[in-house]
Amino acid sequence: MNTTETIQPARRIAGEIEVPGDKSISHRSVMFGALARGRTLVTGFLQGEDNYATLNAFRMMGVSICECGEGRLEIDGAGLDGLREPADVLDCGNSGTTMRLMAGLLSGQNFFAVLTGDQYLRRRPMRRVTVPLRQMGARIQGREDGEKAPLAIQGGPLSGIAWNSPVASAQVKSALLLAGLYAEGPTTVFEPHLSRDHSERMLSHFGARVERLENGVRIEPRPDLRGGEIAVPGDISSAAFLIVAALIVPGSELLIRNVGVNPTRSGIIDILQAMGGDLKLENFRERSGEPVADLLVRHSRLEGIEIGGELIPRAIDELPVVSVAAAFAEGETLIRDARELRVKETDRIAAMVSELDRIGAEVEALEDGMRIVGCEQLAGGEVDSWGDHRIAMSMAVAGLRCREPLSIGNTACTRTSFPGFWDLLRKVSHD
Ligand SMILES: O=C(O)C1=C[C@@H](OP(=O)(O)O)[C@@H](O)[C@H](O)C1
Ligand SMILES: C=C(OP(=O)(O)O)C(=O)O
Repeated sequence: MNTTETIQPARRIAGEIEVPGDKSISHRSVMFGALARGRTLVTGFLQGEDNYATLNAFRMMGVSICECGEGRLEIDGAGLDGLREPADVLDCGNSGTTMRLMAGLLSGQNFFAVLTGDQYLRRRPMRRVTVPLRQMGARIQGREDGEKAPLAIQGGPLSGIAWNSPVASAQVKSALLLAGLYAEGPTTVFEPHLSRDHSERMLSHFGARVERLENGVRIEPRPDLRGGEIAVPGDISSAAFLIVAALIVPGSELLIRNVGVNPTRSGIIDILQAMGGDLKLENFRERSGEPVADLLVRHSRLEGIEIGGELIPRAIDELPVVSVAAAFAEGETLIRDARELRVKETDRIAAMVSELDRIGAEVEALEDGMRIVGCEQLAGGEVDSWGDHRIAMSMAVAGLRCREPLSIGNTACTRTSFPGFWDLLRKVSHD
């Protein structure tokens, strides 16, 4: 369905809100809950399409998962060897996380399964997981020698490896950790910078032996995983849109309660503070092994900065909305080392440069990032999401500080990660 949303210029962003549950942690709660023994109770589960793709895949493999209330799951863990062969293809929809993590998990099962996805996911690179998984002994077939889905996986015996991932990717790391649960001997993954560590935290929380190394992580096979309680915090990647909205609209003050602030995810806070953003963390606490805080944001005059290196994997999904903050900052912002943006749901460098340019921003695509020169106000008019949820929501934020209303085409995609986004944005926007 092709939907369009129109954003009116806002005079002020204000209120006290929560955002939906963290997408990455929600995926992992189902996966690790299904593989553990005993019952796992999940609260704050993200009711987004990506997470339902994961949930449905586990139901198709025989796991009993009760959705008993808003964001509340009761998972009866099947144990490491309790999954059953799915009778049909597993559809990962738009979710790269589902496909790559499942590829690792399925490699170690004693059955056959096929993973597919929507038109966007079937274009995304998979050799980053299929190559190391094959080295562990997995039998995986896919288009372009395992680069593109559908992927057909005949599970079987695996051997642990030490893998040097050329990209800092939590999906690659987690796929190998999942395969490593079934391997003979330990599995070690090294990465150029630390990517999000939710898998390590939740696996440890459930009793796995996960050892942190310099630039890497090692897992021992066949742990006795015990289910437990997982309270999923609000998704900082979703909060990012509201944070930038409050920073760029004069007179704004917004409190966002219960946001996950895991240091491997909180690059957006560091970036916006370095740009001069008035962003405070309050009521800091820990829930189910993950740090959580309330975020208080006030409108600020932002300044352009240079962003690259280890900050990039810590803010990878937030870079589109960082480019919006930069479009209203004083001076130039340079985003480098972010080539990964080109292989997300869309080429997010090309998409943001094209759509910001359409509303009058001074923005240039670099091979591995963007150069943006800020201004006081953009024009408004019409833009498109390119079918990518992060582009749709980033452009919505830009629309708040346009002279004229901004129509964004093709917005149904926001349901993948942020159901209720448009209503929440309108609730906090005052004209
Ligand atoms: O592991 C995860 O939950 C995710 C990892 C990141 O992808 P990469 O591992 O490809 O960097 C991120 O972009 C994605 O939204 C979620
Ligand atoms: C890239 C994303 O997710 P995935 O890789 O799971 O599709 C995202 O949510 O921005």
